[in-house]
Amino acid sequence: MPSVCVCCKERSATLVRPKSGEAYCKLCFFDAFENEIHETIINENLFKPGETVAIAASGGKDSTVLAHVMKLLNERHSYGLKLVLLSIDEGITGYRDDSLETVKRNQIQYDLPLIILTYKDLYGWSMDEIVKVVGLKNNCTFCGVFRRQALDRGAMKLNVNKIATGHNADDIAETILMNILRGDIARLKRCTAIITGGDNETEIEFVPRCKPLKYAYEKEIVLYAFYKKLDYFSTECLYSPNAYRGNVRTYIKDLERLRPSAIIDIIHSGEQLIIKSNCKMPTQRNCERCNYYSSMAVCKACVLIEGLNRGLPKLGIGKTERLRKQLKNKEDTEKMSISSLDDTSTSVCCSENSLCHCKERFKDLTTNPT
Ligand SMILES: Nc1ncnc2c1ncn2[C@@H]1O[C@H](COP(=O)(O)OP(=O)(O)OP(=O)(O)O)[C@@H](O)[C@H]1O
Repeated sequence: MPSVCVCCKERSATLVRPKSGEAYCKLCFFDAFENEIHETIINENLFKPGETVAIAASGGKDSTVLAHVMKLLNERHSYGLKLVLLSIDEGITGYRDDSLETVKRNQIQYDLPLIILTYKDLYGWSMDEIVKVVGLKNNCTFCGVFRRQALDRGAMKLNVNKIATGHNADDIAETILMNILRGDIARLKRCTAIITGGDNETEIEFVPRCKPLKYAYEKEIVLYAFYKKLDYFSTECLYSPNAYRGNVRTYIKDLERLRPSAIIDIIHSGEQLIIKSNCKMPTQRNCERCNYYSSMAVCKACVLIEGLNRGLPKLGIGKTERLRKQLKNKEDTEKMSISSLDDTSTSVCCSENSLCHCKERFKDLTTNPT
């Protein structure tokens, strides 16, 4: 490494930027990293003055860096934003309970309000309980679907205009490749967007979400957190070792070793993809049970909860046709009559089970606060 920073040409270089391979001193790296996020925010028009923004805070490195940088840039550039922290407690003992302790410290360090919602309160099930019945395979489906809705729910409770998440360039490159590998055209179309959600018939979240770290490399986020001595939690989720994403992540890391620009190249390619106009896309409507956005009569979260409450934990994982058959068999054995999942007429809600909160969950979602 050259002994002098390529940027200020005065101070000693302390690190090599993974993005450019150039030697920087700490201070110039901080400036460059923060300025790039500021440019993303301005160029992509992520926020408007006066907006309240919920930073989705998990206590991990990405959202901790996001909270730190958002607070700093909001003051430095007078964005005029009101920032709050929003955390979801999935109920994973030995993981989320510890990471939420970090968020609670961050709340004090950054002097920001914090709200924590739990899966147990929202859905009647914690991830610890879900994994007991579902096992380690497939449990990420529950967690991902529930978190998407939980963040929306929290954002509405806080009456915020936008949610900012800590998704970084590596996360987005992984998602693009995963959607290609799964042939999921609908998700492929929207996964490169820096702002998603809001009042649009193709969107699947009520409150708009944005990703200010979209172009920040994970390695640079780690360097920034390390040299800034930020307080973050760095353990991997105990329940995700079997997740498909892990394989894609390893593949991209291998690619990156051969070609350092692989991550940004995948993002740029994803951004340029144009989906054929005759390609069939799901249209969004409101779940007839909880009122959340859904491409079917009943949203995925309600189907998953119904499966859990009915002792059919695999319901909602896999193809719709298989689910209908599973449910039908279960109905026959229970001699109960319930409507099929796609039936928009009457349906028996899983709220008959005392644990289910589905009727309650989104009854307040009829008006969008944004
Ligand atoms: N339990 C949670 N509560 C609030 N926000 C969350 C939670 N889990 C994830 N998020 C949000 O979604 C983003 C991406 O989540 P992901 O699970 O990919 O974690 P990650 O890449 O390890 O990020 P982090 O380092 O912030 O944990 C996070 O940066 C955060 O903004």
